[in-house]
Amino acid sequence: MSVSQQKHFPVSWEELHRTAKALAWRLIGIGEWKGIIAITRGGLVPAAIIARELDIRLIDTVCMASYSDDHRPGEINLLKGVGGDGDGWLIIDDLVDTGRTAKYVREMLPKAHFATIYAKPAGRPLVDTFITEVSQDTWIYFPWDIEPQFVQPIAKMKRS
Ligand SMILES: O=P(O)(O)OC[C@H]1O[C@H](OP(=O)(O)OP(=O)(O)O)[C@H](O)[C@@H]1O
Ligand SMILES: Nc1nc2[nH]cnc2c(=O)[nH]1
Ligand SMILES: [Mg+2]
Repeated sequence: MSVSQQKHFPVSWEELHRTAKALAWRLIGIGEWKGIIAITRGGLVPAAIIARELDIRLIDTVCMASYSDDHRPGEINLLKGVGGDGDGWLIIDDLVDTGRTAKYVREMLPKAHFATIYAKPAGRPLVDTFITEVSQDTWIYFPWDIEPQFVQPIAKMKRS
């Protein structure tokens, strides 16, 4: 799907904070964690919020990249992994889309609990816990991807 065909879902810092806290509430009811594994880069800010809420100070990273700037998934590029099978660890990412990243990480760390803030339908079966579902044709813009800018009034946009 091209960028222009996608719906846009911009997320503010406040909304991200609120939804990450909702995820923390869900996770605290599930169990105790040895620590958090954040999937870079998108999982870093959600992991920081959840670590604060769950009083977790041990945080590791799996560093990977797959999407290009035009929103197309490319080769999964693993820059740094972690040892072990993930037993007792909580994996945090910002979202699952196709589920490819989650599948890759789950194969590396099969015993970890995988949680995201957002999930699209294709990735949903690969997440243990998430908060908000968005449609597959939606692109989520995180606060670090965007900044406020002027937009034309609706009436003016309709005329042009
Ligand atoms: O379910 P998938 O189709 O695999 O997509 C989800 C992944 O895509 C994004 O990461 P990306 O690789 O773009 O890098 P980033 O975290 O640095 O933004 C997002 O943060 C997830 O990790
Ligand atoms: N920011 C962002 N990254 C993604 N990676 C895969 N899907 C998405 C998305 O909807 N938004
Ligand atoms: Mg990512």
